[in-house]
This record gives sequence, C-alpha cells and structure tokens, in this order.
Amino acid sequence: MFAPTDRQFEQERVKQIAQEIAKQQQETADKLANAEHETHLIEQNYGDTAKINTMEIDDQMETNASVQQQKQLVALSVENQAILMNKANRLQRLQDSPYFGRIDIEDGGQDTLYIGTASLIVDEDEFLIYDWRSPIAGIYYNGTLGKVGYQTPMGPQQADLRGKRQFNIQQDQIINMFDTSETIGDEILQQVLGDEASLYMQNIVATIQREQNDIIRNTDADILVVQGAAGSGKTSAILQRVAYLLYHSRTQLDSDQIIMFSPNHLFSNYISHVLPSLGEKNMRQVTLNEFFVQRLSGLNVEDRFTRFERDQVSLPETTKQMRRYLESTAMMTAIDEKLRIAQPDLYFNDLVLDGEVVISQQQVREIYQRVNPHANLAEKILQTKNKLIRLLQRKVRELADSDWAQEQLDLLSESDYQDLVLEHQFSSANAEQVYLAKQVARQKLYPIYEAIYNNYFLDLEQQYLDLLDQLQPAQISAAAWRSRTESVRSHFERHQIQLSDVAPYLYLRDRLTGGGQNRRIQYLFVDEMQDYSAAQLFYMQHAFPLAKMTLLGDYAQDLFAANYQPKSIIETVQELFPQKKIKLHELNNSYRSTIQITDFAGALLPEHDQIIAFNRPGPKPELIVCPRLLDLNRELSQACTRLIDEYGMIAILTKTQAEAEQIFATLQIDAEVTLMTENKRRLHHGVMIMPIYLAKGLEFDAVIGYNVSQDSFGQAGDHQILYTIASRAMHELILLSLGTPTKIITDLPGELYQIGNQVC
Ligand SMILES: Nc1ncnc2c1ncn2[C@@H]1O[C@H](COP(=O)(O)OP(=O)(O)OP(=O)(O)O)[C@@H](O)[C@H]1O
Repeated sequence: MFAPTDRQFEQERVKQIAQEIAKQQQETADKLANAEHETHLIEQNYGDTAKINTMEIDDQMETNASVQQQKQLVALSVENQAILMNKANRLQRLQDSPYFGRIDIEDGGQDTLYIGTASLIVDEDEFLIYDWRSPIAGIYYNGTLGKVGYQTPMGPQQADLRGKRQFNIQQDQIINMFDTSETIGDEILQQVLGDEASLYMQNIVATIQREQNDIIRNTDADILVVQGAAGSGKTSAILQRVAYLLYHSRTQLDSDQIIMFSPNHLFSNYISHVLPSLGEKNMRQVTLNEFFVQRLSGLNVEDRFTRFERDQVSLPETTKQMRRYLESTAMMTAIDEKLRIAQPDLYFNDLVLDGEVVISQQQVREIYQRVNPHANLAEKILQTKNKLIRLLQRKVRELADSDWAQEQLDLLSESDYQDLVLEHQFSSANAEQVYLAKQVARQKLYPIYEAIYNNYFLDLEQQYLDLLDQLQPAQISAAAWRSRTESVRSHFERHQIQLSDVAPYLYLRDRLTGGGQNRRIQYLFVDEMQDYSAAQLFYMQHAFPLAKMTLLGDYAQDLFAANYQPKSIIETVQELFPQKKIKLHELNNSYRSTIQITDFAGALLPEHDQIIAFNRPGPKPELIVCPRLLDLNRELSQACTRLIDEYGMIAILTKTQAEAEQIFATLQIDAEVTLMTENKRRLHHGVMIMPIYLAKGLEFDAVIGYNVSQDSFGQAGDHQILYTIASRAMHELILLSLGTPTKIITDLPGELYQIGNQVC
C-alpha cells in the first residue's frame, strides 16, 4: 500500500526517522568506543608479546607467530573502526537532512520509497531511506508519472510511477514539500538557485535534472562527451557521476583510480567538498601544467596562462598556423606513422659526471647497434638500457679496485663510515675494505645510474628536432618551419619547452622508450575540455590507456585557442577516438545565473539560440561607460561597495593578470580585497580580483567585468572571453568600460542590458 500523503503524516515520519537515526547513532558510537578499546588492548598485548622471551629459538618462533597474529588482529580491528566511522558520518549526514524525495510505485505491489544521500536500513533489509544512487532511485530523477523503466543489475525493469514528492528537510523538520508530476519540479530548484554563492560547490543530488541524470548514470560509453552551456551543470553532473561510479563499482574501483584534469587550483579547491558531502573520497586532481611538469623534469614547461597573457600582446599569423598543426591530431599520428615505417636514426648523449665522460655516446651507439635487430624500437632501447647498467656495474667494480677508492676510504669520517656500514657484519678486515670500496664507488657513480634509468642516454631533444625537420606541413613555408625549429632548439638550450611542443615531444619520448603509460587509472575526467588541444587529449589517452573518459566543455568558453583554432568539440573527439564508443550529451539549460544575465551572456555569442535560461529574475546587466580612468576607478569602488553590502562574495574579472594587479594596487574600499593569482589555492569572502582564466568553472553572487572597451575587446576570440566573464555572475553583472565599449555589447539589442549613469 502507498503511505498517506498529507503533511502531518510526512512530518511524523520524519520525526520517527530522526529517532531511528539517533538510535543508530548511539549504537554506532557504543560499538566505536568498544572497537577503539579493543584496538587499544590488542596493541598493548602486541607490545607485551613483542617484548617476551626471545632468548631461545623456540620462544622466538612462537613469539613471531604470535606477533603476526596480533598484527592481523590490529588490522582487522582498525578496519572495523573505519567501517563504523563511515557509518557514523553517514548517519550524521542523514541527521542533517534525512531525505529529499519520495516515490510511490506499483510493480506488482504498491510501494512508497524515500530517497536521500545515503541508505537507512533497519532489520537487515528494510529500507527506510534509499541511497540516491540505487537503481530504483533512478525513477525519481527520470520518470514522469505513468509507466517508467529503470536499470537494475538483473536488467531493465518496469514500474508504474503513481506519485512523486520533493522535500526540503532540515534536521527533523519539513521546511517545504511539493508534489510534482514532472521529472524534478521547479520549486525546490528555485529555492536552491536563489541562494548566495559559497566558497565551495554544493552537491545537487536533491535536484538532479533528467538530462544530467543520463550523464551521471552512463556506464557503457568509452568516451562520454558533454557539451554544455555555461552554468548548465557540467561540473556538477560529473562530480555526482564520480560518486555514482564509486557506489556501483565499490569493490573494483577506488577513488585514486579516477583522475580529473581541472582548470586551476582554485577550481580544484572549490569542488573539493562535493564528494565528501556524499560520503565519498575525492578523486585525484591535476592541472595540465602539473601533469606536464611532472613528466618533464629538467625542462621548464610554458604554462597556458603565461602564453595567454603573451598572446594578448601579439599573436602573428604564422604562429597561429604553427600551433594549428602542432596541436592537432595530425601531428600526433604523423609521429606514429614516422615510427611505423622506419626506425629513426637515434641520437645519443654522453653520460657525464663532474665534467668527465663516463660512458660516451659512441659507446651507447655501439651497444644499441649490437642489440637484437628484430626487436621493436622500445625493446631495443630497453635492451640497451640493461646493457648500459651492466657496463656501469663493471665500472663500479673497476672504480672500487682503484687507488681513488682507497684514498676515499682513508678520508672517511666516522659518521660517513657508519652510514656506509649500517648493520653489516664482516668476517674480516679485508672483507670490510672490499665492501666499503664498492659502496664508495657505487655512490660516486649513482648519478650515472639515474641517468641511464631515466633514459638520459637518449638525446630526445635532438630526436624531436630531427622529427620536426621531417614533418614540415605543406601549408607552412620551409623557411618559417626551419626558423621555428631553431627556436625550439634555442628553447631546449635554455631548458625550456613551449606548450605546443609538449604533447608531441612527450609522445615521441614515450613511443621510443615504451614508457609513460599509467594502466591503473580507470576513469579520466577532463573539465573545460575546450581548453585542451587535440594533441594534448591524444597524449592523455596514450598516458592512461585503460581509462574511460568523460570530457566536458563549452566551445563558447574557449579562452586559450579561440583566436587561432576554429573547432567543433565533437569533430575533434571523433577524429581523436575513431575506434571508441562515443556518447555525446548536450546540456542547454543554464542554472547558474538569473534569466537576465543568461540571456545577455548568450547573446554575446555569434550562435546563441541554444541556451535556455532558468526562470529566476534579477536586474539587467549594467554597462557603465567612463571617459577617464579616474571616473572608471570611482565607479569601480562605488559598485564594489554597493555589491559587497548586498552579497558575501563578488569578483572583479579582468582579461589579464596585469590589469588585475593594477586594480588591486589602486582599489580602496572598506572591505576585504584579495588579488587572486595562479598560486592561490582557495576562494575568499569579500572582493576577489582575478583574470578570467583563473575564474574558470567558478561563480560569484556578483561580477564586475573590468574595462570592456572596444580597445580591450576588439579581437577575434573576445566574444568567448566576454561570455565567460558574464556567465560567472549569479545575481548581478556590472560591466565597466573606459571609453567606447566593445561592439560585441553595443551591437546587442538594447533591452538586454541597462546603461549606467556615466555615459560619455
Ligand atoms: N540540477 C541542479 N540542481 C541545483 N543546482 C544546479 C543543478 N545543476 C546545476 N546547478 C547549479 O548551477 C551552477 C552551475 O553548475 P556547474 O558549475 O556545474 O555548471 P557548468 O556547466 O560546469 O558551468 P561552467 O561551464 O560555466 O563552469 C552551480 O551553482 C550548480 O550548483
């Protein structure tokens, strides 16, 4: 039978649930106290056992066995504690808000189910609350009333959905409840979206929309691509997706087998509370720059923020052409092709220590030429490496027998001697001397061992330059290509590498050495995928060959390449992964901003008819035009003062870091002001000033877009920058212009924005 539907019944049920939660909390706390006590006893006992009789051999054996047993007991007991802690946390979350949804379904019998962030079970199998990720809970998100289907581990099932109700419950009080026949009705969503911004992103499990649910629950695509408007919930959807995947593959998938490429550190921190709020550990997060730097020790990698800043000053047409090629799938497949049809001439390095050549490139070459000629390239290099290590071992022995080693031993201080000898016992003084001489020689040559281990005997830089010589594309003149290759060489000489070269260089290195692949990662997420070149995505697929990918982005927010790379996300992906099962989702409903801001932001784009604003009204965006810098600065402080009075967190967004620094130096208002830089790790209350690329993926109650003049926003690609700035605002948007505003704005219909008081 369905449970009654009146508010009094629901309120009473919430009270009963709260009592049950309290009861289970008490039981869990008692068990936890017991488990802690038990662990303590076992540890104490373990200490005593370890101390007991070790004089006799028999006693020793007995003690060892007993120590092993104690260790196992400690491990079990600690695990038991962890399970109880987990349960305590889950109950705490349920106590704060036990559930948010109810469904009445008929599938043979009549059932009323309640859905929350975790399950609550009594008597082994009676579910008072179902976890939002359970198969049956899919109905809550997907179904309108009537016949509905849902997936279970046994295959698809059918049910008749008779009723659906949404709740806003805090502790044991129902704040609001609504019946809805739609997927998830507007009322609760209206309330959630009307809230002020916070320092951390919140989970959205109570109000997941149907199209977001499809992304969250997809388990069969190899490559899931989400193209979604700004604020359409792409990031939210994938974070709940991670929670969903962890729940469903609990035994095979661990959070450290999931990796997410995030746009910057602020963003990583901003989203870091979502998974813990759902009872899950965070996945690993890395920025593109960190990933490259880690793989290219010894080379200084150009990061895309620095490049973006430089591009604002000058980006010649030939540079654009070069980048289009170097950052393409074609460049990466050309490397494959070159290595497939012919084994390249290899370049080797001398291995040098303290200015002396220990192993010459000629020796390396000779070794390489003697290895199995039928093996593939990576195997040949591995065999070369092994032979080099053997050669080095010989050199260690020679050095140990040399006068040099004897001299070193004579000079050994007492502490160096102790460090070398450690626990070793020697049968004679001579044996000790031999041992020490070998240790001294080993230490001396250790850097060469490391160099061999890290493949430094290969001159990869020369190899890459050689490859570039062979890959000159038809659309670029020989002179221009040569001159760029020279520039790559001179960067290498200064231990630097430009961003466009990183993916092809790493790929060449990995293909030659057979390394660079991490087979542990099962899922790879790339947020803001439009900011990654095809070559970078290609390399990621190579680096994580077993990972299923979820790529999400918005071509309209392409900040870094819009001025040289016209591309469609889906075309790029199809070209990149021709063999894979690709599923594309589009999210066109935007939730972040008021209807006025969403409509304005959307209109900034040449193709904008796709974005559907959520119906939440607010003031129109305001354009304030100032003739002089003095006026602009005054308007800026007035706007900040007003907005900060009204909201907790506002942002001044600029195009470049230099502009952000300049504002920070001059802005004087009675509020906390923070200049955000690439190294800042978390958001702050008050006013934050930052270039737009650091605000990627973030949102603020109010945004002031700084200097949207025609001078600043008159280039190709500036539509995207302005759109990204505007779409960070949730409730209010003010745009300040020094002199004539950009045509991108003035060409819009006048009803989309209001003009502020300082028109010139
Ligand atoms: N189903 C939902 N229920 C409640 N809030 C939602 C929902 N979907 C999105 N939101 C809210 O909308 C805002 C934007 O979501 P999110 O940051 O995930 O969008 P996005 O598509 O990644 O945006 P962008 O591309 O601009 O970074 C967030 O505040 C998020 O909590």
